[in-house]
Amino acid sequence: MKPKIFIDGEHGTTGLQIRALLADRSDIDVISVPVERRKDTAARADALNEADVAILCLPDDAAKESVSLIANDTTRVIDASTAHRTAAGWEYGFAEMDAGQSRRIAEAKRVANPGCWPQGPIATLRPLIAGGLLPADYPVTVNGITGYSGGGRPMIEDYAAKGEDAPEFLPYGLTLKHKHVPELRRYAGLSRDPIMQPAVGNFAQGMITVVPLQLEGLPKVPKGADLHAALADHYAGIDGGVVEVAPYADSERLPDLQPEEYNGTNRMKLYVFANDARAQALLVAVYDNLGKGASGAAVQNLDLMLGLKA
Ligand SMILES: NC(=O)C1=CN([C@@H]2O[C@H](COP(=O)(O)OP(=O)(O)OC[C@H]3O[C@@H](n4cnc5c(N)ncnc54)[C@H](OP(=O)(O)O)[C@@H]3O)[C@@H](O)[C@H]2O)C=CC1
Ligand SMILES: CC(=O)N[C@@H](CCC(=O)OP(=O)(O)O)C(=O)O
Repeated sequence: MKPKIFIDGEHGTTGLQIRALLADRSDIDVISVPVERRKDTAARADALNEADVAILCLPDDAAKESVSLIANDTTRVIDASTAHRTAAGWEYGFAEMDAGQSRRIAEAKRVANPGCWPQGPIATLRPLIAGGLLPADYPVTVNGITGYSGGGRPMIEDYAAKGEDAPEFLPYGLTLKHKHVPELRRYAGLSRDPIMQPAVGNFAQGMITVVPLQLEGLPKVPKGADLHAALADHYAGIDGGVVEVAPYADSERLPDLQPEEYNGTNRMKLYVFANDARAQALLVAVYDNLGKGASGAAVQNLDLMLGLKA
């Protein structure tokens, strides 16, 4: 029997993308609730309990409700919302974050799919902190830009309505309460809250995260090449080819360094830039906010959990 998959919230931005990614798969059965019944609790409960894996693409409260509607021991869950990312009993669905994480996801009953913003900074910071090149109490700031699809249907409609009049670059999260701070802190291995300073651009999809580092004053100041070698070593030991570390290069720009570079893929590319004389460095990640940042990661986690294509 093929595993049954139910995407709760299948008509929203993330749900539609996951449906599209699964459309040609003959190794699974996707079960569905008609669009007009998408908020019908009884219909969702039936599908949730019939599914081998339920993928929740819902606002946080609705995702919590979905979990509470599961009345059996067999339905496994991948939650794309923020609701369970630091909750007890949930595995964090970033398979490359350390060598054992893909196995932990494969064995989990409950997987919290990461937020789009934290994945790039976790990908760069975690190996450096774990390897002792940066202290856990380093005062991290994350800058970056994402396409407006990151804001879901309301933001997509708003940008579509404004067209050329929409702002090209709009910083947000200005009250420093971004919802991704707890997961970023936990899974990067930080002992204090990072500053998240995101921006949204007038393009649909794709993102870049940048973590600037002032290294002066650290007990042992790492050179750019040390930071790069630590990342290259970490990802050389991780299966899958999803996260790639670009060669260390002393260049002002790279031709492929644009937010949309990996759209439609599950890939992420990491860069280290540095000025050793100033003891300064930049950790950069490029990926698709709807790919590795959302739907691509969810499908990767689904495959790991079902032992398919893993
Ligand atoms: N967009 C992105 O880049 C990412 C989003 N996420 C997360 O994924 C989740 C979904 O986001 P996104 O796809 O962008 O959101 P959307 O607003 O595009 O889609 C959400 C879907 O859920 C439906 N819905 C809302 N409330 C309920 C409910 N109570 N019961 C059943 N269905 C409901 C909505 O219907 P209706 O439109 O009619 O209200 C819509 O179809 C969120 O938690 C978000 O934080 C995660 C990673 C990235
Ligand atoms: C542009 C925009 O508003 N982006 C969203 C993040 C979307 C995302 O991927 O995060 P979740 O999975 O946690 O929803 C934000 O910054 O809150």
